[in-house]
Amino acid sequence: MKIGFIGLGIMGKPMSKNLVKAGYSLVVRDHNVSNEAELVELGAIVAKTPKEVAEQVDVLITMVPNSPQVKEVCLGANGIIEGAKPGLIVIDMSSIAPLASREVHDALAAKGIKMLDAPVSGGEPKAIEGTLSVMVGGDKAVFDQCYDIMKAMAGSVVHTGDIGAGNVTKLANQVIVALNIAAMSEALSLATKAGVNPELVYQAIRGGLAGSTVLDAKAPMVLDRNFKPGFRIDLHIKDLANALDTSHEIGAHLPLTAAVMEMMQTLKVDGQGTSDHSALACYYEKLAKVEITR
Ligand SMILES: NC(=O)c1ccc[n+]([C@@H]2O[C@H](COP(=O)([O-])OP(=O)(O)OC[C@H]3O[C@@H](n4cnc5c(N)ncnc54)[C@H](O)[C@@H]3O)[C@@H](O)[C@H]2O)c1
Ligand SMILES: O=C(O)[C@H](O)CO
Repeated sequence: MKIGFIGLGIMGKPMSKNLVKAGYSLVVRDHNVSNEAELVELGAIVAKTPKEVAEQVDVLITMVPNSPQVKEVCLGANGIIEGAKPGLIVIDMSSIAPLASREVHDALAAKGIKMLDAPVSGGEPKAIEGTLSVMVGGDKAVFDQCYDIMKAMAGSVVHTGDIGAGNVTKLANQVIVALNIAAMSEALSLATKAGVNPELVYQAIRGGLAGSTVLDAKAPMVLDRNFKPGFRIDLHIKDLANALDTSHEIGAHLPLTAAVMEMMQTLKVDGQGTSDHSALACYYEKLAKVEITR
């Protein structure tokens, strides 16, 4: 089966490599053509536009930053909608606004193209290992048809509801991750300011109730002063903005998310938008005048 893959960035590149490893033939495309080279070495064909990708494949995965890019790739000039063969399935694995997923789904459906929204969690390390968590919205029969493709990149693939439910699930994930990083930063700045070694605090608590996947992934990055992304603050701001917009649309309340959003915005203004989201610790360090390090 031929699969298209559009968006070969930090996540898309290792995800598409895992599809090649699983035996699928790929047609790829990225705005930044230098991102295509490693896939070409593995035998992938390059197409010049999303339309050209769609003309050649049965299933097409998109992994781009946000809703405007998904709309452009799917519905824009030379977009997927212009090149799709009958029966094409689009799996959008980007993290975007649930409302945008529904809009793109409906526009594609009007042309007979099926779509799932299937964002992921686990970051670059799990994308490389092929152990991502995939959260999927859309028609259950289409989900069943695409399960093996998504499983080739993932440890778990869970259908959470109709179209848009994948991205609602991802917004919930992003709220939990952001608040966990803030809690970790707040706690480690307290310990450091109190004169207790934050590395020892981390080692002491990681096996207790405060332990978490986020703590184990992000505390070592802070302690090593390694803020190379991973997942950029800019992209997490995008997700929290989508969460806050969605909460306003439906009448949910996200006061803690709003507070962490404000902290991330402050870091972006300070020039740290392209740092890993673990750099949220720097917000606390600046206020407490400490450095959380080994
Ligand atoms: N980095 C992570 O840890 C992580 C984890 C889970 C989910 N995500 C989500 O996955 C998505 C991708 O994230 P990423 O970290 O790989 O970002 P990235 O910026 O590294 O990659 C995005 C890629 O999309 C390409 N692109 C953008 N617009 C395009 C277009 N119109 N046509 C073709 N290519 C286009 C860019 O050139 C880039 O290579 C985002 O929605 C992000 O929120 C990221
Ligand atoms: O869950 C994740 O992988 C990170 O929060 C980035 O989306």
